[in-house]
Amino acid sequence: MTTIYDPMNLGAVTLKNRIIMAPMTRGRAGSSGVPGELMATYYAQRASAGLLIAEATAVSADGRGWLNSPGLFNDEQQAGWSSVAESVHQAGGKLFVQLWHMGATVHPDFLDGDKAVSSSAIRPKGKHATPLGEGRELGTARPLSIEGISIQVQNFARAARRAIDAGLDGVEIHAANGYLIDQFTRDSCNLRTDDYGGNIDNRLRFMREVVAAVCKAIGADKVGIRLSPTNVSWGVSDSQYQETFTQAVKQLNEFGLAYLHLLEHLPGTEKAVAKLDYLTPQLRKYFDGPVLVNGGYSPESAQKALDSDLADGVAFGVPFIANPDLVARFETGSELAVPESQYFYTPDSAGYTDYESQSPCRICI
Ligand SMILES: Cc1cc2nc3c(=O)[nH]c(=O)nc-3n(C[C@H](O)[C@H](O)[C@H](O)COP(=O)(O)O)c2cc1C
Repeated sequence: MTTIYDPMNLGAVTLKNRIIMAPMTRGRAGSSGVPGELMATYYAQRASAGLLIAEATAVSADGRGWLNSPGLFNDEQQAGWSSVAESVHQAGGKLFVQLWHMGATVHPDFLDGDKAVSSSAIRPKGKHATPLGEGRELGTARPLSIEGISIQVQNFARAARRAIDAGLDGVEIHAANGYLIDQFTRDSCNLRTDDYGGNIDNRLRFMREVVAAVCKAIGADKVGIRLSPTNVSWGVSDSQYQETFTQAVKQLNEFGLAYLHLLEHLPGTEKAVAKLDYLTPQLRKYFDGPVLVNGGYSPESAQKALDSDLADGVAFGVPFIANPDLVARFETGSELAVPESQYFYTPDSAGYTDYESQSPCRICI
């Protein structure tokens, strides 16, 4: 029987266990988006995970709309990521970085007052902290031109190249949670009438082009992708979500990706999606490669996911924040520390690198 503590292969990388750290934006990269020593320490502290998927990282300046979030579109940012990769590798870990463009959820304050870009002229539900203040209402985006789409596709590919040049093990394409790729995928926000909108195949075109360009840049065996078929972040939804995401997964098979990462809360654990069908079992069935699942898992439910062949590995988000030694705590059945959410996005070490490790991890030495 395979356990969550057993090694696994994800494309080009071999993981020492199947406990993966989910990508989590923490806002410690300063106004320039350059990862520094603090981030290197944070990720190295958690290197006993089979794989660390570092937080959403902007592929271009116009895709970065989260205060102090990292980027990977200039040399300084690449150098910063290089020191993070070095620290993680020295600590025996493996590191992917999640690549995003926030699309319509970038507040104009980040763009000198310009409109954000998206699939269409949409206005996401929600507010953002910006350099000009807290809780600023988002504006209406402008649709990308055909040329603009192709520039964004290349931005993903270039950022992926930078990640590998910086010494990371791979990248995860962020196609989830209502950001730019998802703004093309779902029909509540893609109102286009050209080849990038309308039917499901057209709405998936942007995702396919990004995946193809990133795979060409660094090799499909270093590329994962994250989807959140039933997540309603920023008010996105899809009237055909079962079919849309089934098609998405089938189309992704063409690329031979390292993994598919599904963020979908276990039934009953998340109110917002309670009325939607739980798609993970079906999507797992259609995807030819390794599947990672995430959303409210415990070590027990994670083991059950492997036993029932729902997944090959399980990602944990919040539990990793206050438990840098999460793998060891799971293994020994130790109590988990509870994170303080007021520090999720604050700029310094408090609630970030100051959580204690109780014991060394037996299986990761
Ligand atoms: C502080 C915080 C930041 C997050 N940032 C990201 C992110 O950058 N990219 C992403 O895809 N999901 C992000 N998420 C979602 C997590 O990756 C994960 O899906 C979620 O926490 C559910 O998993 P869990 O129940 O194990 O915590 C974030 C969640 C939290 C709590």
